[in-house]
Amino acid sequence: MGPHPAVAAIRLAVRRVLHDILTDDEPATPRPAPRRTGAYTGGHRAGHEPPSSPLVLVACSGGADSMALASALAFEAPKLGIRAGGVTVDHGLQPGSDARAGEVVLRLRELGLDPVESVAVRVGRTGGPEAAARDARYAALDAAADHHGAEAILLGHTRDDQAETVLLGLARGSGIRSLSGMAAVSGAGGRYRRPFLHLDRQTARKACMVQSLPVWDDPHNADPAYTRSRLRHEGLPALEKALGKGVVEALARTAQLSRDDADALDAWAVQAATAVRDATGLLECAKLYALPPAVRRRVLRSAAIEAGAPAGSLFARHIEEVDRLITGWRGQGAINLPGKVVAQRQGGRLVIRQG
Ligand SMILES: Nc1ncnc2c1ncn2[C@@H]1O[C@H](COP(=O)(O)OP(=O)(O)OP(=O)(O)O)[C@@H](O)[C@H]1O
Repeated sequence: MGPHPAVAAIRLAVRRVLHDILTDDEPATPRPAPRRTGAYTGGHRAGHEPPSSPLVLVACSGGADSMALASALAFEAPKLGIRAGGVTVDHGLQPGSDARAGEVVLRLRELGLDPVESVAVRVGRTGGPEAAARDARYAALDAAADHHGAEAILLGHTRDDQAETVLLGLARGSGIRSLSGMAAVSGAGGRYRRPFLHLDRQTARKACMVQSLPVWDDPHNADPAYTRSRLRHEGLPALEKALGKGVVEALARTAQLSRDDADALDAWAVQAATAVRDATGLLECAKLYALPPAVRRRVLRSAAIEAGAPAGSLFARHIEEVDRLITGWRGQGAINLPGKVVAQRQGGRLVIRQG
């Protein structure tokens, strides 16, 4: 008898991604032999694979999604000659979080992963609490991947997470880049992979259940103080009640369509950014005016970032103001942007530079 359908589904999802990783031309990071220093905490399979075989890490919180992911990685990786390891990040935000991280390490080792590491991080205060924890987590995962020379890091985001991301973007009035949610491949050199982006959360949970994998339910996920938690427990169920089942799937489809559109517009904007410059490299207002607004806004945004405006602080309202120098010109003064960048119209040219 074959595995339970939920287990078969998670394994297939991981197998596909591992196959992609193996057939990628460029490795995300060089492949040194595994080191046994510092935070490295090797398990019982040490030395099982030749040191030069590629290593793939799973980022595991101990929750159902990433535990299911870890189990599928442990099952599929050896068949492809890949070493499978794991990292759990201790955000230090709850009492006893270090003990929980220790437990996750044990569970990952029991699955046969090696190396397995727990990394404690200090969560900063920039942005909201969720954003600060995320920044600290990704920095720690990047460092762990560099330390171990890992080819890729697998994340357990599901189709439900994707639907939530799209809804959050819609509610903020974001553009299609934001509505395109999370990419299946992201990060420097494409090191982050999300094999479960097309699977629902229930499948991951079921796979853990039938494999008797203990999972940890993060109390933050049920805490109504967090926007995402309210969306998960109140917003999406209400939408499904009003619009019928299939909302999550439809939102995930919106994400994919938006991603394709956003990619096409970005590519158009890259070409346009060259075409609208004069011989000295300044932006020509008449040529900018002739561009479709979606392309023009992208050109202006890239020009502001090139001039030194931090991408994370550059919002739609900033770009709209700069855009009005082109489409609603009535002699306005200079526009101040984040990062001390100034946008100013000088004759028929738009000058964006650090002031
Ligand atoms: N503390 C952590 N340590 C390592 N990886 C993490 C941690 N928290 C989240 N991740 C990674 O990010 C993914 C998304 O996490 P998030 O908390 O947003 O979603 P989730 O649906 O609650 O996932 P999970 O059920 O795995 O906790 C996880 O599946 C995991 O791969």
